[in-house]
Amino acid sequence: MTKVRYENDIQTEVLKDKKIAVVGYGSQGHAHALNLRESGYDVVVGLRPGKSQQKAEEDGFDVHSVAEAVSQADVVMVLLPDEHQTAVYTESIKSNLQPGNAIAFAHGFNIHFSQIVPPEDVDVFLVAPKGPGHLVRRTYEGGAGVPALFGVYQDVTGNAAELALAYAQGIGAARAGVLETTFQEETETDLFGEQAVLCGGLTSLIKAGFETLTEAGYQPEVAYFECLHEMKLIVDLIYEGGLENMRYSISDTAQWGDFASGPRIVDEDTKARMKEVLTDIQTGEFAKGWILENQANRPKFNAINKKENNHQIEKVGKELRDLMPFVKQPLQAKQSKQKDVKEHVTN
Ligand SMILES: NC(=O)C1=CN([C@@H]2O[C@H](COP(=O)(O)OP(=O)(O)OC[C@H]3O[C@@H](n4cnc5c(N)ncnc54)[C@H](OP(=O)(O)O)[C@@H]3O)[C@@H](O)[C@H]2O)C=CC1
Ligand SMILES: CC[C@](O)(C(C)=O)C(=O)O
Ligand SMILES: [Mg+2]
Ligand SMILES: [Mg+2]
Repeated sequence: MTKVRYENDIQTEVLKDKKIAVVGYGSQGHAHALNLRESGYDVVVGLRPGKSQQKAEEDGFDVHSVAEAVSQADVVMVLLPDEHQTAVYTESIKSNLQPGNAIAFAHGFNIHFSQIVPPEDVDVFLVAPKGPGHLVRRTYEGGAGVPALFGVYQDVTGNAAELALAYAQGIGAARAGVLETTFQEETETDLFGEQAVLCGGLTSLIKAGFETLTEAGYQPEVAYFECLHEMKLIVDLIYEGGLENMRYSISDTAQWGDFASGPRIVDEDTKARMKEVLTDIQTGEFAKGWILENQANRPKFNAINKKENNHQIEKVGKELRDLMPFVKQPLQAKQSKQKDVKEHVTN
């Protein structure tokens, strides 16, 4: 089994006397900054003027321009949206890095696809939590953590791996487990996971199930509970004890249906298409498309996002969730992200 590091395996001294600039205060940024501060580290936040700046100040941080925060820091964690990192790096980060500093990422996209080429005299590492930022914060507050991968791209000081591990410990990841990776492995597996399984695969599965039932004349509310709401309850059982644990709790009828019909839905053809998705990621085809989409001001992204937000499942879901206040988490109430999809949730 691959080596998984926990709190007792990690030396944190290497980071204790360092100043950490967290650049960006969105999903990951707010979680890293708050968790690191509560773990005893010296954190400054780098931002442009705006909503996030206001939030970080309300949370008691020294907030500076990105250039100023970077010039004060020994370790710079870049937690901007992937598609904005190159421009901000070129404009405000690069010239403010000192030899021997470290620049870090929570996802390897821009280093792996050569959008950012760091100077040769700095350490470059990643600490990539395997979970959404709001849960990196929420689990830390609850005394637990979200697992993370760490990896070193460039080790100038000889301390890059120790710095990455101490950083992972600071955000609470070592409570759950920290695994070593490379920028290539993290980037390719993370993109594949979110596209084929966690986000793209899951939302497509939920919508297809909901549409199949409603198009057959069943009530949308029943279809919502069956295909979306109950998903979390089933996944909780898988998360807690694997597939067997979930199958222990469901009826034998459901388990037989799982065995008999599951492979009719996700079959060898589905797997072949998953392999195509993985190939597009590995060849850089996906990255190229995403970079071009942003250069064109996201025409497809915005159009699809609008259509998705108007899907019947979203309307029915909102009505039902309003009647179940217990399902609403602080993330929705406190949401500060600018992305359309997230504003839709808040509003
Ligand atoms: N979301 C997640 O859970 C995960 C994300 N990651 C990685 O973490 C990184 C950050 O992603 P995520 O947390 O989703 O990002 P968000 O979109 O949530 O946050 C972006 C932050 O960057 C700020 N920002 C945007 N543009 C600029 C700019 N030009 N100058 C200064 N600040 C700017 C925003 O501030 P403002 O309010 O001013 O717009 C906001 O505070 C990415 O590399 C991502 O792949 C990795 C694991 C999981
Ligand atoms: C699953 C999406 C993710 O990779 C994540 C939360 O881990 C992301 O990029 O947001
Ligand atoms: Mg991820
Ligand atoms: Mg990701």
